[in-house]
Amino acid sequence: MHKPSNSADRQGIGQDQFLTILSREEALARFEAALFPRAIAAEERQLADALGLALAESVVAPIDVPSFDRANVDGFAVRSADIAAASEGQPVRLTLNGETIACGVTPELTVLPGTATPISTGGPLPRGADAIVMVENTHPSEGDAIEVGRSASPGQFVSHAGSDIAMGEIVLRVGMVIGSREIGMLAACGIASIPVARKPHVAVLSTGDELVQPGEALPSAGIYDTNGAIVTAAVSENGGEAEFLGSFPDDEARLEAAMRQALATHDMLILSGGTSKGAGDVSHRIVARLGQPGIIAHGIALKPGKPLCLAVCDGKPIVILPGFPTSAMFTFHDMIVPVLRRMAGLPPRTDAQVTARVPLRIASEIGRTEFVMVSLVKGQEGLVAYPTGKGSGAITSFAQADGFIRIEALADHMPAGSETQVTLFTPQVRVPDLSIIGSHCTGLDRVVAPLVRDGFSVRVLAVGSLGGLAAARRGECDLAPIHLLDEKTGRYNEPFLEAGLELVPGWRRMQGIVFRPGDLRFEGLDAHDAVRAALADPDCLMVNRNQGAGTRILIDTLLGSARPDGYWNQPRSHNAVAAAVAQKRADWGVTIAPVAEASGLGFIPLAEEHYDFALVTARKDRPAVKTFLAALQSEESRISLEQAGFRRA
Ligand SMILES: Nc1nc2c(c(=O)[nH]1)N[C@H]1C(S)=C(S)[C@@H](COP(=O)(O)OP(=O)(O)OC[C@H]3O[C@@H](n4cnc5c(N)ncnc54)[C@H](O)[C@@H]3O)O[C@H]1N2
Ligand code: MOO
Repeated sequence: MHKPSNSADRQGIGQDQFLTILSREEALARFEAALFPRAIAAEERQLADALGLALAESVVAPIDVPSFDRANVDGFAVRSADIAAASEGQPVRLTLNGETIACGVTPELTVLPGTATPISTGGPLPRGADAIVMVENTHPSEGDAIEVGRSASPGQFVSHAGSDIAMGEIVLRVGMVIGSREIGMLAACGIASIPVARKPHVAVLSTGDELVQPGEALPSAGIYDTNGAIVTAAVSENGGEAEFLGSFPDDEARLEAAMRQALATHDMLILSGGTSKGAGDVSHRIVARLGQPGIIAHGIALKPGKPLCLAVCDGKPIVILPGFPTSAMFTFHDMIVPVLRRMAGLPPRTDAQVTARVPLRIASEIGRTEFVMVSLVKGQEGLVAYPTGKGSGAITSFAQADGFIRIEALADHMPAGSETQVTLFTPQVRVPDLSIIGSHCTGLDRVVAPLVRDGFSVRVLAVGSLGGLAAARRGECDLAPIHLLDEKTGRYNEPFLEAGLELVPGWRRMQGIVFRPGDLRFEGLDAHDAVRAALADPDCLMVNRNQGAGTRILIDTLLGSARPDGYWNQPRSHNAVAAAVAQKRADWGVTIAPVAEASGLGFIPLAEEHYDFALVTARKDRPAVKTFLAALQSEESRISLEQAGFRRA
């Protein structure tokens, strides 16, 4: 959200961005062409300080490892030809030479035919010997000799010089990331320090008048700066050294000063916000002045991420990510990470892919390649990819997703049931032990907590009661939490069950009228009088609920044929109703008691809502399901639910 700087801007006049919308591929190609090839800045690091960095040059082995022929067992160095005919029945007698070769001891005597030299594991093979016999296959014999009861092939129990690493061989290739195993190879070669790519120094700035840093109090209309923290961490995850410079209001002079200073001391600048059509969006105008060639792409046929701005100023990349957190993170992941890793000398990231089916039709905008964040659950015939569905403005769309699917620019939707590739955010699929898909309730978190503590992975997808029932019908979840009121019978949930599903009672949530404490139109009245008082006052504004919500049926019953002001404001959640009343965008509405209490609102009880579970019968014997059902019945859950304002059924 950006302040218009004058009235002409307020009309959107003078917007000069998005003149040419490039395809994602074209934008990335132009950005990379303007940045690469470039020499990777390298520095010499001691092994211990090189962990996680990329090798700037390939390393050639300066020595053979081992550097001598080495015994692999405790025993005797022999000439294999001497004992070719040896057996337990007809042992061969060998005289012992007058030295014992321990680790680190250089042999002095030659093993002549008919002799053997005692040697320890790790000792250098003496001249003349070509094999080792284990001490277990020998017997001491009179007069400093042994009897060998078994033959040996040449080279038996010997590691020859250079057999591990040969001198001149490339031990590690340029671009490899130094981990403990690589450090082991280098140490074996006696290498103490290596040339590594210097981490690119990346400055991260957030822009927007509304931004507040975590830890500070949130003013009304304020937003916590999400992008600053997540981009800073993601830069570090991808080989950069990030410095977060804070959030800046949309003040062109201040922002320009900060950007110029950051550019002088960093290799890359990443901003977020203020890159779309907002008239007060200033950062791209500043970028255009910071160096050559300047803006490479502003406006990309990509969703999320259309307003992404890519620039190169005198060799340094400057990126303005969209303000919406999921747009910011997705474009960072998709378009900036490849460039950052290349600057850090790292190889391209390899993202794992799996095949999954989409359970519902996913609409898409023609003309933009659309990436849809998805969560994976296990269905009857393999993986099912559920769109996380909260849109680009939500952090959870990206942060709680397992990966994403791609819908091509020319398609306006992906049909339900399509098989598609899911690019994962993690190296492997994390299929949950327990899948709960349906309506979400904070009470659910309390019942699930002990399962998670016991090591079960639990996935809860909030898709509403009807979405949950559909998922249960398709066998995509174990349980669907629902709170559906059947208008005809006045009964909750049970009338909605189909074959293959059974009802597990959950808990009750008291619904009631909420108002701001001290509002005398409601204070001290019962529900019907309160509604009468609200309807009598033309200035009294209500907040409704969406069609299909059980609470909506309750509200319609209360209102009868009345349609007071605010009736068409129909948010989809209990929390949104409470927020509207608490923030004076409405004066009354209907929500559940725990939510009213958390928002500090007055509450007039009306009726209990039943929050139960549709259990997929075919899945009821799974260990995680059994554990959940036991947890639901436990005393721990009863107490925890009560503390949160719910009454177990
Ligand atoms: N008329 C049009 N409006 C919009 C368009 C468009 O093409 N025409 N594009 C939309 C798209 S797509 C996106 S994505 C957003 C991004 O816009 P901006 O990059 O200019 O971002 P802002 O307007 O500054 O902020 C959008 C939104 O994100 C919040 N935000 C910003 N920075 C942060 C941050 N660091 N942490 C958390 N949240 C942040 C900000 O408060 C806004 O709510 O524009 C659409 N509009
Ligand atoms: O591109 Mo915006 O990022 O669609 O949400």
